[in-house]
Amino acid sequence: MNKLPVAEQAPSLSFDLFEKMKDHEQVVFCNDPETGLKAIIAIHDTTLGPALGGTRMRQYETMEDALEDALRLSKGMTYKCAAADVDFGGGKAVIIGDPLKDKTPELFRAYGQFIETLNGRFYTGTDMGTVLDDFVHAYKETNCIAGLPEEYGGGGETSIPTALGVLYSIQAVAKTLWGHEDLSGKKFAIQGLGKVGFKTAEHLLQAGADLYVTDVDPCIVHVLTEKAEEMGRIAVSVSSDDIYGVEADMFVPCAIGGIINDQTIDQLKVQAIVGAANNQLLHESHAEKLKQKGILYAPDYIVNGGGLIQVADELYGPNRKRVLAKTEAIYRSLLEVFSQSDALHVTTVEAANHICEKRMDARKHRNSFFSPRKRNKWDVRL
Ligand SMILES: NC(=O)C1=CN([C@@H]2O[C@H](COP(=O)(O)OP(=O)(O)OC[C@H]3O[C@@H](n4cnc5c(N)ncnc54)[C@H](O)[C@@H]3O)[C@@H](O)[C@H]2O)C=CC1
Ligand SMILES: O=C(O)CCC(=O)C(=O)O
Repeated sequence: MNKLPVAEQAPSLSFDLFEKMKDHEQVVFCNDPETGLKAIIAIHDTTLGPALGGTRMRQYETMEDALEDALRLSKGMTYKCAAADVDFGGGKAVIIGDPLKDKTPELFRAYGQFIETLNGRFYTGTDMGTVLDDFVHAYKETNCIAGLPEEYGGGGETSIPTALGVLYSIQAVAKTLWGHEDLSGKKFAIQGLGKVGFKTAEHLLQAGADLYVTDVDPCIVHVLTEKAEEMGRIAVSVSSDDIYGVEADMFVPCAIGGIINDQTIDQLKVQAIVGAANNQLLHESHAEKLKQKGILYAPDYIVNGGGLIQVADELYGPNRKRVLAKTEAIYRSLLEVFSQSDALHVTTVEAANHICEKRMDARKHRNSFFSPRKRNKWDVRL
């Protein structure tokens, strides 16, 4: 075979792309210079159904960081879908840009067009840095949007069930640690007061808890501390660096991933970690380190499944009551993970992964049955 002259060979990257995505089915790079859209869609595994996962908008320092985020987040979605028992696989996307400055309707329409080219392999909605209205623009170009505002026939804000799922998870952890779910007088350290973190903080204040809070946006911290005061509770504002070392009962990460690592574990003084942020552990091995330190870790993809439950359910037609009932199952799922982790002497992450992998394996065989016509499982009337 003729070899290409060196000058005509594909330029090399500073990392091996195929090695990086070796667990993934597909990665799509979307580029539209006219609108400035630069996005990466990562599809991890479609064993259970088409990929589903929100779209994050963030100003990444490097392309490699953006790719890494999309790959890690989409893998998490595969497990989250299996844990929540929905007929979707794992996917996720990132848009590279500043959510405060770079958003335009045209950018989201261009993004919708790229999603449409995937012909139903990828469904998406909000994540960090994006809001429901962004996807109203994308919806003009593709039907594969899950997580529309109620006035567009969608289920509305996903952070509502997500924050409720975090509360149920905190109650499950309280029951495991203390034998009861009463949170009054307990202290929680919350990182990130965005769509999910703020609502979680409100639930905890209503339950009689006191808070340490941090966010890169000082205005939102001020709103929360005022709210706590009105409710006769205490919310202490701390710096981004100090949140890890406060003396609280539980740490509730609701912002970025990778925040549980060697440096932060050394600082933690909490009994448990239960939060909405995706990919909280820098590496899965940090689950073992937490176990050794006696900190109960509630696996993130179980705790934060409420949003997924809502968007997956939305395709049957929106129904908040049904979504909230399904979200309650997160409490029982977590207790099952804790009990398996105890019984098998493994970390809570290993126990959760094992439950999900067994479920995917069982479903894989069912999906291979002959069917005269393939249809998506939520298209119940087709
Ligand atoms: N929105 C949802 O329904 C779901 C969200 N998640 C995850 O939960 C986390 C939060 O999501 P949302 O609330 O939707 O995002 P958001 O964008 O509404 O809020 C994130 C908040 O974190 C703050 N933040 C960013 N970096 C920070 C840092 N280093 N320290 C402190 N605060 C920081 C931001 O200023 C913002 O207020 C993300 O990891 C997301 O992937 C997971 C499942 C569903
Ligand atoms: O919001 C969505 O579109 C699905 C849920 C999701 O992305 C997540 O749970 O991280």
